[in-house]
Amino acid sequence: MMKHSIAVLPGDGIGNEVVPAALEVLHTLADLHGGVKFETTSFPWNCDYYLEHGKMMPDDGLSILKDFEAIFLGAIGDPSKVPDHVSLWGLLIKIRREFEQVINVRPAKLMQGIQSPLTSPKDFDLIVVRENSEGEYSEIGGRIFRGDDEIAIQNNIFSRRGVERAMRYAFQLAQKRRNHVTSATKSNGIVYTMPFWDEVFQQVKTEYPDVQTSSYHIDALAAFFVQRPQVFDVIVASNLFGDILTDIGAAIMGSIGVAPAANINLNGKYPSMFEPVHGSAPDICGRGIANPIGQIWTLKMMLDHLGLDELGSVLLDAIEGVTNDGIKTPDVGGKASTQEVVEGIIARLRNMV
Ligand SMILES: NC(=O)c1ccc[n+]([C@@H]2O[C@H](COP(=O)([O-])OP(=O)(O)OC[C@H]3O[C@@H](n4cnc5c(N)ncnc54)[C@H](O)[C@@H]3O)[C@@H](O)[C@H]2O)c1
Ligand SMILES: O=C(O)C[C@@H](O)C(=O)O
Ligand SMILES: [K+]
Ligand SMILES: [Mn+2]
Repeated sequence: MMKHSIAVLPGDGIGNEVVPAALEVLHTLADLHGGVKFETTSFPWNCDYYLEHGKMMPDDGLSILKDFEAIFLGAIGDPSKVPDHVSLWGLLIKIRREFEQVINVRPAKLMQGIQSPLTSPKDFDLIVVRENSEGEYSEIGGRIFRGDDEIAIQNNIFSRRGVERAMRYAFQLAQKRRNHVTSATKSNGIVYTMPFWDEVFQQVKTEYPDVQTSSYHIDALAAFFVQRPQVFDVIVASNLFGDILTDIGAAIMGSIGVAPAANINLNGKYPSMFEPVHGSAPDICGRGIANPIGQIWTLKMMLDHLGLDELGSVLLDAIEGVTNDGIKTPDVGGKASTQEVVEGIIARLRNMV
């Protein structure tokens, strides 16, 4: 019996609805498979924990998480309780940074049975590789004065090591797919970091002569995601550009509620973390209608990462079977509850595995 130890962080808001939903699917998969077991341990670290303890996780939180094979997270943030920058940097971004999860992989594709808001969507299937450790997300800067004279400064950090790493990951991913990498730049307006980004892209691409490349300014690229997403294979983007592009990727799929993501540690020193693109959705929390597909597709990415690709593929087929059958939550035009979608997926899996 293969055992996998998974730390579970449901987090805030609908994280507490979609994570338990996905765990039901995970344990069903294990039962059906027979040769694999997932030992899941849940930690209640979120904004309520902050209100009680003055921090998002205990001081030894990271050393507790370090020993797990993977982390499965829902969403962090409840601005009615804790300012977003405090909650995100106190847990989500802290884990991404400290565990050197330097790459954020975010696929988007036209899903069977889900209506895209695009009027005539072609069959797009793309992956954004988001640099996940530096860029526009830096702690370098500060604020001085108050009132009319107030000044806020935040520096962008682009290291050769970080940029090359993200680009090489993108090229290697493209080699397993359709051999095309698009770089998201903005070197017309951002005069130091983005010309540097472009230079590194030109250098790295020489290492992968079999891979075709293109490069667009992020504003044009955002528009192309809407106009012709089908032309893209792998897109490599800085932390902020990747963040924004992946909400567009989610939107053209039909809902941010279906978009998955993986924060990947490449050096094997720490666990990787799997969490959907969406946040805690305070506007729909507590109603049992959150779309669990983003979290369950994220589970597929975790299974792939653990070497259980076969289970991962079956799971994605089951998800699309259910959307095809019209068992869908309201965000994608259906009437089903979170639980009904989960039951639909589980019923399909029972016929498939
Ligand atoms: N990685 C993360 O943990 C993460 C990601 C994004 C936002 N956040 C945090 O979440 C909170 C809310 O942020 P936001 O409103 O900007 O983004 P959000 O993703 O939580 O919600 C945006 C919109 O999408 C809808 N939505 C999101 N997930 C859905 C799902 N599974 N099913 C159906 N509808 C869904 C919401 O109802 C809302 O209308 C903030 O505190 C923010 O900082 C956290
Ligand atoms: O990285 C962020 O800014 C948090 C959230 O928006 C995300 O996409 O994970
Ligand atoms: K999330
Ligand atoms: Mn985001």
